[in-house]
Amino acid sequence: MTMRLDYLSIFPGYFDVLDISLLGKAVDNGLVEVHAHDLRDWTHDRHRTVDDTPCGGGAGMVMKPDPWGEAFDGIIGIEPDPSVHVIFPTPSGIPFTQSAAQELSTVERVVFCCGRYEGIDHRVIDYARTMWTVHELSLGDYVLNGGEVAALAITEAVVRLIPGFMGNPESLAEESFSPGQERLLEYPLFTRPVSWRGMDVPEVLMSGHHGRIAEWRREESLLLTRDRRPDLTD
Ligand SMILES: NC(=S)c1ccno1
Repeated sequence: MTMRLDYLSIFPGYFDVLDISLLGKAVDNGLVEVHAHDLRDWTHDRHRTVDDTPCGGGAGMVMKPDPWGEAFDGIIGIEPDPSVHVIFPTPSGIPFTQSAAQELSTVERVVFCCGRYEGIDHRVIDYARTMWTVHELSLGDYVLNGGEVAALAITEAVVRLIPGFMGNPESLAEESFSPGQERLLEYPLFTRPVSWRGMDVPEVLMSGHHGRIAEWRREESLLLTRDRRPDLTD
């Protein structure tokens, strides 16, 4: 399966980075197909206007619905198709999690809608919900200048889970939040040299005793999770 990824933004250049490193390799080996689009290509005035003042007053500008609707028509189509997943990165979205990334890694088409200014006219999201499967997702309780950086983060979290993407899929099994990890944070990692600036790799990790190593790692994960993310242990 090839996953098609579309990005709608007034700064499509943000997505040039997807040609680099592992994501670039995924494109080269046909796992993903990436298309970045300039929302202004669906405007018709000299200034290629995409925003206007908010109805009801308030600071800032709101993205007009018209360019989004015409871009949807051109990029996705005018027929409803729930197999198309449309993602709006937004601070007011539901928290994006590893399980959401896992679910999205199995779909064939994802369209990212990257808002700017104060946000997108809500009718755009309401319209999209009548046509496709919509996800309003938040990376965390903070505000970015737009959805592009969040779209890149979500892309990386999703694409790396596509079968065939990672050279060694086993490396996915023990990461933080991996399925079967009981929502535990990953244990501390070490490699050579065994001694570095007066600090040594924990002896148990050099013992070759797999049972003890597994026990140490689980205990470290439990301690780390309890200390940093008690919410995960509820
Ligand atoms: N926190 C997220 S996802 C966001 C998107 C735009 N601004 O913040």
